[in-house]
Amino acid sequence: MSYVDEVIDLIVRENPDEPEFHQAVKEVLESLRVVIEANEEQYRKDALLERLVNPERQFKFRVPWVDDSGQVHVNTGYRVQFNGAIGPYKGGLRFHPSVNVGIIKFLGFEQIFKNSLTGLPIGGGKGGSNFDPKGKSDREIMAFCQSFMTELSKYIGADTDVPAGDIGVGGREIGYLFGQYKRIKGLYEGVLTGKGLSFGGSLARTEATGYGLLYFANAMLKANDETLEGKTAIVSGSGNVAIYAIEKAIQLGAKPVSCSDSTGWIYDPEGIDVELLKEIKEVKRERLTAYAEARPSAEYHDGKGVWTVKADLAFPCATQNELQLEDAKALVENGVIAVAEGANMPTTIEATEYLQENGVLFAPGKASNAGGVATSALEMSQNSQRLSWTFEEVDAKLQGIMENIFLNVDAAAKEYGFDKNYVVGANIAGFKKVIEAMNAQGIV
Ligand SMILES: NC(=O)C1=CN([C@@H]2O[C@H](COP(=O)(O)OP(=O)(O)OC[C@H]3O[C@@H](n4cnc5c(N)ncnc54)[C@H](O)[C@@H]3O)[C@@H](O)[C@H]2O)C=CC1
Ligand SMILES: O=C(O)CCC(=O)C(=O)O
Repeated sequence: MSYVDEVIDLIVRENPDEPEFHQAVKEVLESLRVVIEANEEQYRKDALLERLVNPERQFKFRVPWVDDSGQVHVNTGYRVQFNGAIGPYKGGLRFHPSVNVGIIKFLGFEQIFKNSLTGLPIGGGKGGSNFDPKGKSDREIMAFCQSFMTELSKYIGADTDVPAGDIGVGGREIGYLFGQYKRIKGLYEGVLTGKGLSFGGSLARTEATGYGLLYFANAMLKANDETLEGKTAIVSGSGNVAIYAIEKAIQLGAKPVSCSDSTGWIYDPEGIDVELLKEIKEVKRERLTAYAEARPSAEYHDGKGVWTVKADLAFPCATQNELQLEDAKALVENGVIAVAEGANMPTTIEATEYLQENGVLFAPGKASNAGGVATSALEMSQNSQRLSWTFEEVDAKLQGIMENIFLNVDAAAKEYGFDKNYVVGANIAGFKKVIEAMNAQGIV
């Protein structure tokens, strides 16, 4: 049996009930076959893949908190410090009822390669809780964040592990988490990113993942003699990533016509009104039905359905496995020319293969959504310098980073004979730097 197959088998056997983690490992290792097979003897001797797929350490802890009526609740918290070969662990925190150790491990594993692709010194980590922020008061959110950080603070620090936001964790939560860290540790340091601008946050971090996605898509389209100008785009999600992907798509001349949340979706043929969407989602924290009520051109539909809308481009920006084989078939049928992932692993392996086989340009999230974590690393740099850069400075660096990621991914794909396969290109380019650092640091 080949080394790749052996390690995939091992991961499935040793981590039962973690299908998302199996999926992420399979996708990466399958596409690295060409590199691994060329070095199989040495890698096997060094147990390189076993070390790559096993987190350096993982924490699981109890998070008790009291709701507004005095009732005590207990949630589970996680932090997985996956790989620290190229820098302090870096990756977001997700608060969502679906969170379990397998989801955090898939996200942490992806983060290793994404962070490597940014070219910045950050290792891979991820964390979160099965806490559901929906319907909670600000006071309850604060109580949860304070309890979560009381435990998490033992494992993180500006030079060891620097969490940030992800699903269910935005500026409000990062503020409460930062306040509690400072109170416990007595340290005013860059231990979290995505902070508010008045306490060490970076301009453009809020926008960075969505903007970065569009900078990557623009570079990919240009390299294929295409452009964003005049294209219709379907976007899923209506959170941080989706909102700023929509905003940048409009600025670059495309027309995004959809967005979604976990209960339904919007089709707005006149183009999404991004200021209205921000008001509803960021300020009022309302459902998307409020968008349709306020905007005569928009239709609201229950359930899942954005991928059936006719468009040129698709940007999945909600959650894992939201774009499946039947959705990929609908996209191809409708003439979509490019799919760029804003979310982490939103496209299943079968759907990705179908899109690629049918000539659709496909940008994997670990490359195309890396702008968020890259800008987090820029926030860490500003915190270390005790300086703040302007929006324009950060945005220009972000754009440069995303264009560079595209060039590196494209070059790696070409070098190994997989021209235009950006999945293979991203995995190879991300992997090479990590294993070089791991090899240089000995068996650790
Ligand atoms: N925030 C960031 O900087 C980054 C986020 N990501 C990824 O982007 C995706 C979206 O994250 P954010 O926008 O930050 O989160 P968010 O909490 O701001 O928004 C999440 C969006 O996804 C939708 N959603 C969540 N679970 C869903 C489900 N089961 N079915 C359908 N819709 C669902 C929500 O309704 C919401 O519109 C996630 O996959 C996250 O891991 C990736 C890179 C960076
Ligand atoms: O900004 C960060 O550190 C984390 C971003 C993140 O969680 C991600 O890239 O998926």
